[in-house]
Amino acid sequence: MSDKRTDYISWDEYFMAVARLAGMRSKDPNSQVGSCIVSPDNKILSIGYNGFPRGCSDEEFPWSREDEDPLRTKYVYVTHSELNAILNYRGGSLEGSKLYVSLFPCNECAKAIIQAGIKTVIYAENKYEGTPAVTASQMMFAAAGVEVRKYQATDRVLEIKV
Ligand SMILES: Nc1ccn([C@H]2C[C@H](O)[C@@H](COP(=O)(O)O)O2)c(=O)n1
Ligand SMILES: [Zn+2]
Repeated sequence: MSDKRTDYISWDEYFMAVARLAGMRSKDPNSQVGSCIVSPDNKILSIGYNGFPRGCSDEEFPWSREDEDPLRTKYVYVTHSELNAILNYRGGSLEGSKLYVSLFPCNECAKAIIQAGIKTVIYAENKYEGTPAVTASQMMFAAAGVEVRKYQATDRVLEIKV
């Protein structure tokens, strides 16, 4: 009889946990988002989280959500986790890959996801559902044949001593 462990984490739990772990690197005080891009045969290809571009200091650029001057908000500067994961990839093609992301992609990331050839998006939350950015993403994913599914959270709590 095999002594194999049976309580090991599933692929979905593994990749969403990696995406969430990446999100913990984000300096955004409001939303920490993480992404993990995976090959069809379940190899991690790239990881990303939301943050300012290289050379744009986390200390100097603003993290505010609102200001009368848009240049004093984070929105015009921050690179989203999905785009960072796509841009961080140093291999050949992402064609046919899967994206695990902790927050539903916006319309700008949806364009990049589609153009990169990512075929499946697995998201954990959709707190901005109903906004034009999310609705546009849903329309583009449907038109481009990108499969989108919500991650089915389990009761498992992962604890990692670091
Ligand atoms: N799918 C997404 C959506 C948003 N982000 C980033 C962009 C911002 O840093 C933050 C959203 O900020 P909020 O409006 O919630 O204060 O999350 C992303 O990386 N991926
Ligand atoms: Zn985005």
